[in-house]
Amino acid sequence: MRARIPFDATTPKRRLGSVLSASERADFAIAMLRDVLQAMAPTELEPTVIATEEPEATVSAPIRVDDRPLDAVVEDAIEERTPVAVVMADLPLIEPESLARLQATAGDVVLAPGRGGGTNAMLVRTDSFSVDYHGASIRDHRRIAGERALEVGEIDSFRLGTDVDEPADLIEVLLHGGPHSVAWLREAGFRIETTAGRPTVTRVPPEST
Ligand SMILES: Nc1nc2c(ncn2[C@@H]2O[C@H](COP(=O)(O)OP(=O)(O)OP(=O)(O)O)[C@@H](O)[C@H]2O)c(=O)[nH]1
Ligand SMILES: C[C@H](OP(=O)(O)O)C(=O)O
Repeated sequence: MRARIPFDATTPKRRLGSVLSASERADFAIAMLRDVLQAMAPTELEPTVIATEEPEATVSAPIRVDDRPLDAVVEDAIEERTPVAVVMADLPLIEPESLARLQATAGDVVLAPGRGGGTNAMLVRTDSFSVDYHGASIRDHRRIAGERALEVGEIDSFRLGTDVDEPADLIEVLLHGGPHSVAWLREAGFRIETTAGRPTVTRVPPEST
């Protein structure tokens, strides 16, 4: 089954701007993408990355450059042929089993909600579905499917539901993430701090790592 992985290669992960420079965000976004592709490798999903521009780094999947907005590129994927899986590139916790659940769940449309209201992954089995990302998109996708009398499946998954948008998400990566993302964060000096109360993430200067 085809899988499309939308990837903002132009201004990735702006919401991490308080802890990462622009070049670091680009590198970290690639590391997360590599974890998504590594999780996909043992499955029957066949990924193509739909990138806003050619990434500087290489990844283990074909890249199609399309600088149109997210909705347009995903609509194209649906119109091109169904079934199609759409998996976001900022899900470094996913494992092959998470993707197997996506494929094994019944429904004309299977949605994997993200924390904060996004739609981190979906499996679309009918071209009568359309998408409306950003701004609590899970609510919009449920509405669109309902309006078109489509059967909706949903996946309650910590690993599919954890997308990395904000600095507070980095602890989940350090604790549960894939090898590329964890290695990148640790190499950049990020550590888990457990001295007081709830664990947090700190960044130690390079000379002390
Ligand atoms: N091809 C494509 N992918 C996109 C676009 N916008 C976001 N994405 C990807 O969709 C996924 C979820 O989007 P966001 O969480 O908003 O990612 P982002 O835009 O890098 O993050 P912010 O800059 O913080 O909004 C990420 O993997 C992005 O790389 C787009 O316009 N085109
Ligand atoms: C693309 C968008 O990601 P978020 O901005 O919610 O992380 C969404 O899932 O609708």
